[in-house]
Amino acid sequence: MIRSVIVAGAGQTAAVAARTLRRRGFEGDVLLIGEEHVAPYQRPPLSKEYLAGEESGGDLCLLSEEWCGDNDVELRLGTRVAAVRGAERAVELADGAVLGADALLVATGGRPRRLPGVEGERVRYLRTVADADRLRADIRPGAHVIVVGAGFIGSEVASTALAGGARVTVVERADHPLAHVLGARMGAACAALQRASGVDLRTGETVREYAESGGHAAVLTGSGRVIEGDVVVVGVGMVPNVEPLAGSGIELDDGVVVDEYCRTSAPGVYAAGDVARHYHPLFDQRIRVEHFDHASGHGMAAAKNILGQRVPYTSPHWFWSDQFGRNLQYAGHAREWDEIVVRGRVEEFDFVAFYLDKGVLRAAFGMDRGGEVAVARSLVAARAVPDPAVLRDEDTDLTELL
Ligand SMILES: Cc1cc2nc3c(=O)[nH]c(=O)nc-3n(C[C@H](O)[C@H](O)[C@H](O)COP(=O)(O)OP(=O)(O)OC[C@H]3O[C@@H](n4cnc5c(N)ncnc54)[C@H](O)[C@@H]3O)c2cc1C
Repeated sequence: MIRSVIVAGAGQTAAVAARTLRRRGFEGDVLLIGEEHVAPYQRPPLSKEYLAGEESGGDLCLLSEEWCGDNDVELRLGTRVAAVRGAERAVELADGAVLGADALLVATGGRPRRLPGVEGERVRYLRTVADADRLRADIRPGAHVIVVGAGFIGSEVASTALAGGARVTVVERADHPLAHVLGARMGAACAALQRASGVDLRTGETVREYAESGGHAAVLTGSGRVIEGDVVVVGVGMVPNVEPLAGSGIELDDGVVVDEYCRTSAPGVYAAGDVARHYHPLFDQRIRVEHFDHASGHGMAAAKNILGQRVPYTSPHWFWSDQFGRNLQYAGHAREWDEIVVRGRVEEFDFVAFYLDKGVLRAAFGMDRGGEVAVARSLVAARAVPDPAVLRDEDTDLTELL
């Protein structure tokens, strides 16, 4: 019988887990321990509306202190979990205090990967609301913003900076933005979108050296070009926050390894969200994803499993990104495929691309095609083998394939 739950981390996964525990009638103790000084909040607007100054901090809130008070959830902010003691089902705080519970949930998310040698007053990373506040002050008409990394966050920052009147140069090591997720063909479509929107996108370029002088930043690229700007935003990926589990004996592999029930290798210890590498029955592999919808679904699944409901987490995965006036959406998970079938017009940034592997639909990526991506998500979940001609034909209704 579970009478107490401690959650390490107080981000989105933790917030959804706490809500689920209470909504499912759990009456025991719930304690969320978060390193940040802010109650759980949404991060997606940090590179979009919030960065643009269109939303306030209050708009971001996911779990208010008031809700926690009303629902008897203890929120301990500004507190770091130094160690997770798996065998004891306990956490050790930075001040040495040890707190035990019947179940632990590790929901510590991640932090931006640092770029060695790129350090200084003009360098920005983006993960927290404090990071966004700092970066917001740099985005102004006439400023030159250099973005290193054309992943989702780098691309969104580029888009917001451009809309804010800044000049934007993006330096990307790969030949195309987002190629590691979308592949070369769709990555090229994203490159075209960036360039058509006014970004000076330099692909196949690395950062060889970084320097600052007189309040300016200068990047020396691998090909020998010097790019001078006012600020450098580094968006080169995320590192999962697994350090508190070092030495715990809990299995780690670029994240905390969990099964489809969010269970780690230590009984009573669960992990979910950005930090967790979860076994996914649909894709028959362990994957770690860093997306809003997953953080919510996985946090919910962890809470249900803590309460003893055996619910496998089988979401086919879905995420969105808003950039350059377009809504990008992706459903499923594909790192290998043998065919991409396109419906719509790539050159007009109005299409959906279906990733097929041996005929099975594994993923779909679209620009301004949210409805079709939603249908594709259901098809991925059903391991559908759709007729490519039907996928391609704009006159067909994709829901007929369901
Ligand atoms: C700028 C930005 C834009 C994004 N945009 C999108 C988007 O458009 N679409 C989308 O699908 N997803 C987006 N995401 C991803 C999404 O926000 C994340 O997937 C989600 O926040 C993950 O939630 P989480 O709770 O697992 O981790 P986090 O949100 O990282 O929360 C973890 C919390 O744990 C705390 N913590 C870490 N270590 C400790 C410790 N030892 N002790 C105590 N506390 C600790 C951290 O400080 C943090 O507050 C975006 C993310 C960022 C940063």
